[in-house]
Amino acid sequence: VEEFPPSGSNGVTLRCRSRVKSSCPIQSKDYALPNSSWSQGMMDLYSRFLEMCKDGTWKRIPSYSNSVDHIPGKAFWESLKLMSEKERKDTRLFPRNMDTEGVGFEYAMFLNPSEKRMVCLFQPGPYLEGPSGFAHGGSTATIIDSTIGSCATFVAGRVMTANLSINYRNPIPLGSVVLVDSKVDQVEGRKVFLSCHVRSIDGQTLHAEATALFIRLDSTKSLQQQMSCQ
Ligand SMILES: CCCCCCCCCCCCCCCC(=O)SCCNC(=O)CCNC(=O)[C@H](O)C(C)(C)COP(=O)(O)OP(=O)(O)OC[C@H]1O[C@@H](n2cnc3c(N)ncnc32)[C@H](O)[C@@H]1OP(=O)(O)O
Repeated sequence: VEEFPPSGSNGVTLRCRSRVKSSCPIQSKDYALPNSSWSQGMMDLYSRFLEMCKDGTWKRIPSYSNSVDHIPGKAFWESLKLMSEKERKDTRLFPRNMDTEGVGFEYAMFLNPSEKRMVCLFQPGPYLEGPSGFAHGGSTATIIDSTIGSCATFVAGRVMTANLSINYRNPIPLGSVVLVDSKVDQVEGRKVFLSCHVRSIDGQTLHAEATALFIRLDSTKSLQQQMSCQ
């Protein structure tokens, strides 16, 4: 699959495979790029992680409106064939289901392959309110599930959440920026055990901590396996 222009250059990545007789390239907008709703704190943290990508320690993870758009290469086209055009158009990845910037989940993920660690910079918007002025516990669970799920996807390919246990320690103010920091603790056959904590960007406030169990669904090579074959 050729991606051009290089993803992240202008926020839109064309996924097109010349050898596939499919009708036309599918435009996938990369939602994990800065936009005008990002606070200075979000921009500073994003720039800090982009800097750490320069030596390859970290990799910025693009974020599209459909799960299937995240699957690289051949598996992408296989999955696509299973989805009708209507399905593709009608479904949205839950945290990417709002088109107005800044009102819902504003986030960007970075992967540290050697540490099997995925972090997510998260700025909850006003439409995620639970207690007045603070993020709904379900929105925190969503961003934790997505971050941990993407981490598990890296080591085990297609996964499903079997168990997610969260302790909520301090509420997250809407509009603030937090760092969701997740890692793989153990892999036992199809079972992937992970943990995660959510902290304020100055590290002083622990907002939540979680453990999770994800189950690998099939033998598709995980991204980690694909990267190690390169
Ligand atoms: C670089 C990378 C970028 C990637 C960028 C990707 C971005 C693209 C978005 C991705 C991020 C989205 C992340 C959202 C992830 C969801 O939200 S998934 C949706 C929520 N989860 C579900 O709906 C799952 C529903 N449950 C199920 O489907 C099935 O129960 C499961 C989990 C698939 C397991 O069923 P199964 O395959 O039949 O396996 P089963 O034999 O039951 O269990 C296997 C083993 O796990 C154990 N187990 C199963 N469940 C449990 C449990 N709850 N507690 C303890 N043990 C359990 C069993 O005991 C068994 O253990 P052993 O006997 O083998 O020792």
